[in-house]
Amino acid sequence: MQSIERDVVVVGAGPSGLTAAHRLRQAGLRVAVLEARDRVGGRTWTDTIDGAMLEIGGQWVSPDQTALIALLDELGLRTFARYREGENIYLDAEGRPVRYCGETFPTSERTRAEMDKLIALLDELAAEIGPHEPWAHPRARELDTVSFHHWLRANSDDEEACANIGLFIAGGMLTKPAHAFSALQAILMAASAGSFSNLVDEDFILDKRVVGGMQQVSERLAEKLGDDVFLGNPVRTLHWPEGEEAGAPGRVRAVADGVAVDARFAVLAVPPNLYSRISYVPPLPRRQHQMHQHQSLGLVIKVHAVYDTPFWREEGLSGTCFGAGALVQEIYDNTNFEDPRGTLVAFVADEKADAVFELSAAERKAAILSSMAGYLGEKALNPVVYYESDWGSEEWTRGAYAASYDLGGLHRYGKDQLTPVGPILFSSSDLAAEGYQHVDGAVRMGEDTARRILDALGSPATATAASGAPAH
Ligand SMILES: Cc1cc2nc3c(=O)[nH]c(=O)nc-3n(C[C@H](O)[C@H](O)[C@H](O)COP(=O)(O)OP(=O)(O)OC[C@H]3O[C@@H](n4cnc5c(N)ncnc54)[C@H](O)[C@@H]3O)c2cc1C
Ligand SMILES: [Mg+2]
Repeated sequence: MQSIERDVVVVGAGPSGLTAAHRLRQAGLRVAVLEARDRVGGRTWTDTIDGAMLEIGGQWVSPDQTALIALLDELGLRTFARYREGENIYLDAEGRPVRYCGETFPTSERTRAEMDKLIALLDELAAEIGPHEPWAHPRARELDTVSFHHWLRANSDDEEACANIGLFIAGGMLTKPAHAFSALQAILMAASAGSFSNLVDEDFILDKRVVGGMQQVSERLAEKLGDDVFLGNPVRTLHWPEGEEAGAPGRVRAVADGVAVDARFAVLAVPPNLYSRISYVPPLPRRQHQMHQHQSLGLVIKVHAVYDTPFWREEGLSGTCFGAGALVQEIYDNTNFEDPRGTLVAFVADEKADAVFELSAAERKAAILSSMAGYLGEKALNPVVYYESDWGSEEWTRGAYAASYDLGGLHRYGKDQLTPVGPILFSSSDLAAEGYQHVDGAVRMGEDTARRILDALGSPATATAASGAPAH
């Protein structure tokens, strides 16, 4: 076992950990990043499968994600717009495909009015509560103790409207059934994207992609860090000095499979559901023991189907499809930059994912392609490349896209989720305000965490950079 000494040890080489490490290194500190997998990038993962380059994990960039956009620029990465010409498809209450243009689903006028009412209500709450401290709002407890499912139905008696609005946050974002998380958690999701209206506008939230793939953000950061990134090194044990002031430098020792790092700070840049995979010596305090049992990952299958041509475009379709009641609830054109082939990406979330995972691989593929054909016709049945992500089976993630609190957890624990434990700090997209659950939030958290450490060390490099969250 190799033993080394650094100023900061970062656990996890996803976008959050690598951003933190990079900023700390730029400020002159010595860092080591310990990564469990044999690759960097975490929940961003660009791979070539049967000759097709696919984004197995996070990929889209929206215009408000300014921390990610600035980092892309700094790393010399370019973006391109998602294809969105032509008409979208909506599956109506009877499951029939209906073509439409713009943002407005082709529902009955009554359903439309009920959807508009719910969107306005959610926009108002998101603006008033904001993404930073939803737990501190006077209505936090009230909104955190009712499920999003029941909150919607308390505010509208139109089932189609409730199902459509529910889809955007439940299957579409938190990837848990709407009865499993609170209205406050849904409001945080909306506020983190600027508003609920932004979140339901696919041309905003799913605006651009990175040419060559999102994983390059992590790969380029890791290149700069060179030998200080240790792959294949899950951290098993973290020793920390009990009784030290929270957020102040101390003595930590992170023990991975092939290397042990002694440092003054440890940054846990892993999703919150994985904190408990590490043994802490001494154990973490009561509050963290409790809190970490209430943060769990959602589940979604991201399906790629590649065709010889983007056949839907020739039929005047954008490839964008929605159907709250269908097995596949969303489809988008996911054709790569300057690729003559056409790629669709389709999503199967939460309980529907559970159901298809009970089938054989062949039955699952047939069920998913048949659901896609329900929107786009028979041509969807025969892709030349077909791939289903399986993040739930990945030991170092265990779901997709991200972690959220169970019912009542956000107002109960949220205020302590970023409080350091001695010299241990927490950094994850799943703890972010702006960019919550997104790569942008991972980058913001990484930058905030680096700033807190530099502040605590009284580094002169922070005098100009210090504008964000103060160290606790
Ligand atoms: C299918 C899918 C689609 C998504 N789509 C989008 C999208 O379109 N746009 C968007 O912005 N976001 C998207 N996301 C979310 C985005 O990928 C994440 O928010 C982001 O990757 C989180 O970064 P992170 O660094 O906080 O955590 P992660 O990316 O999860 O990185 C954590 C790292 O820690 C490592 N690790 C875990 N435990 C240990 C340990 N004990 N020791 C050492 N290392 C450990 C893991 O291997 C991993 O590399 C998507 C995610 C998924 C799964
Ligand atoms: Mg990370």
